[in-house]
Amino acid sequence: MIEGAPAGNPNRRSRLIVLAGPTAVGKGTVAADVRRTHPEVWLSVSATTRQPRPGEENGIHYWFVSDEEFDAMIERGDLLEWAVVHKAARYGTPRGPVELALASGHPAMLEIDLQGARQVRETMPEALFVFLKPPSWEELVRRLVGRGTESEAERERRLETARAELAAESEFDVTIVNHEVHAAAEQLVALMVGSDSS
Ligand SMILES: Nc1ncnc2c1ncn2[C@@H]1O[C@H](COP(=O)(O)OP(=O)(O)OP(=O)(O)O)[C@@H](O)[C@H]1O
Ligand SMILES: Nc1nc2c(ncn2[C@@H]2O[C@H](COP(=O)(O)O)[C@@H](O)[C@H]2O)c(=O)[nH]1
Repeated sequence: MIEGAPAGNPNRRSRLIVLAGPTAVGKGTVAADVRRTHPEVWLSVSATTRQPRPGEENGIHYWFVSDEEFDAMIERGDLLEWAVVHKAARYGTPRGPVELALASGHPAMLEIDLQGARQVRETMPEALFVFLKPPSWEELVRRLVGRGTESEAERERRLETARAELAAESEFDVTIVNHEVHAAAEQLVALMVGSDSS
């Protein structure tokens, strides 16, 4: 269920959605469901300096770049926002593709961390900021462990960040609880101007 409502205007929608939430809440899984069921929605592909996980493809899940390439993107002003996430790697949103998608009238979505969302809030306040929340802390830990892609030390780091991110829920316009992937994806799409369901 949608727990929050956009402050001031309960019916507010936007062509640009910024989706954030703690590690392993299901942001990527929900975004993949949106990609599958709503091809009219454009999803940003972030650049990152972290190593690909098994099955991740360059240009689809991320642009996997070196530290030097990431530095150059920052220097050229190519990134709409960027941050060091989980004290581990840098992640950033390439600016050009977002501007192109919006200019061509597509609904667009960024799936980024809290620090990045705060930066986009400064530069694109017209965006709608959506917080994806787990049904419970225990379920969040279950999902992180169940994904099986991080070491114990990395999981600990991610859960430390997750506590701070959960405390920032009130900064967002809308909260969606990710009980079930497709239901959460549909709630997200319903907030977008220009999607099939708008
Ligand atoms: N509604 C759900 N119910 C049960 N499991 C889920 C649900 N949503 C996602 N998951 C599972 O939780 C795990 C984490 O999901 P996902 O990788 O999408 O999270 P994320 O928020 O993108 O994480 P990160 O921020 O660390 O990249 C995956 O194994 C996924 O299959
Ligand atoms: N500030 C940004 N954060 C981003 C971006 N792309 C992804 N992320 C966030 O990073 C973490 C970790 O992701 P993972 O794939 O290593 O598990 C997660 O919270 C993402 O939302 C970005 O462009 N900018």
